[in-house]
Amino acid sequence: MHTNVATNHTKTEILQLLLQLALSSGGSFAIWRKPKSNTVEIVLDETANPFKVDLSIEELEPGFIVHPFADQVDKKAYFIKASKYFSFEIDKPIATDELPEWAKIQLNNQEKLSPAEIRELLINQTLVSKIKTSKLSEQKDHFTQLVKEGIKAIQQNLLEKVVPARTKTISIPPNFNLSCTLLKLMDSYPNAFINFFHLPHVGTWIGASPETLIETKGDTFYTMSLAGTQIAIGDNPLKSAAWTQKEIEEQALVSRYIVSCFKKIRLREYEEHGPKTVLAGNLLHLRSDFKINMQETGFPELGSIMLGLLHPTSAVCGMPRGEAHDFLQEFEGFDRSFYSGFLGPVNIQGSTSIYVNLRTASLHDNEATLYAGAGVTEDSDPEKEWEETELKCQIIGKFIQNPSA
Ligand SMILES: C=C(O[C@H]1C=CC=C(C(=O)O)[C@@H]1O)C(=O)O
Repeated sequence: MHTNVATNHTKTEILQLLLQLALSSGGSFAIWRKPKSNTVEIVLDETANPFKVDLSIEELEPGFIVHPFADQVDKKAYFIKASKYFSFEIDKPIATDELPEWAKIQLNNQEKLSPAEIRELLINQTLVSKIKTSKLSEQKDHFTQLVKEGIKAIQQNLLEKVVPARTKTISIPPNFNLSCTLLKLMDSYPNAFINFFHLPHVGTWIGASPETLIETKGDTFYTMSLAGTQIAIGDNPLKSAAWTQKEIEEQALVSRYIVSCFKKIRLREYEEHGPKTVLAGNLLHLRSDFKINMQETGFPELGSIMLGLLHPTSAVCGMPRGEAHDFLQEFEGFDRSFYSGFLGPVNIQGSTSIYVNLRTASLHDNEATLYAGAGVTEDSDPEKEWEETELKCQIIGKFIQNPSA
């Protein structure tokens, strides 16, 4: 007798199945989990060539946007259309019946790949997207010199703040298991935006961002200013953290920048809360929150407007923005690619949540390139800024090298 028993799948099995489907589809896809959420979401667009869109986000169909740090000549961003969308709760087993039809069909027709085979598939897909970082951007001497140049420019009143960055390349170990790494990141960093995206021939990135660039839901617009870094120590790091003048000023500059954007568009009514100490992995930052009612203030398209004005914020570039950008172009010596750009779901389930692409790594061939920067003010110590970037690199790096870290 044939009984129709629903098979339950664990979150690891589901994620493995989705990764196998998406990686073998030849298309673009993104998988993410928003901060403080238990929902894992995926969008998949099987079109072979990555697609680009204008930044008028209110007009976009549901999907996932990805923009590099640098302004684009065409003023466009990559966009993964939600041709296929699925979400599941991380803390509940999923029955085969609950899978969307497209996943069920594949599940029945395809042989299930092992984690090692999925790793192989990933590596084959990323062979071509090797990011051109220079050897210089990996070197401590180069970075500390960059910080010194930044301090000099600040002392000469050319800049108020600048955020130089560096890279660190590690090998992807033979036992690397992408679904385990993603689940471990979700478990370890509940306050972060955990993300993975693959754009064929463009890039494959994994990250755990602590910084929202813009969020819109219903009539509410939200953004934050995040800066200042120290290691979280002790039983109650949020309560016991003390901040120096340097860090307070560094974060205040980011807040002032946001307020100056509001002023530019004559938006006068906003709520500002903070700064308060927040946890991001094992690091602490200072954060202020800004909220606006888009309907009451008469700015229904505030999402797009602020996206245009805010990026790149002084948390990733510096102040004044143009001068800091030119300084980085001249002295940083490498292409930041998607690091410190922005990414996130657009118009999905009635909301848009776009994050700054921080605590992130690009996967290519057998290697991962980690990216991190540090806010430099007049009182910066180059050695300490280097150590800060080491800590920031570890946030993702440790789970690529050893998922059970
Ligand atoms: C530029 C980065 O972090 C920014 C966000 C929070 C704190 C920062 C800082 O303390 O320097 C940076 O402004 C990065 O993680 O690469």
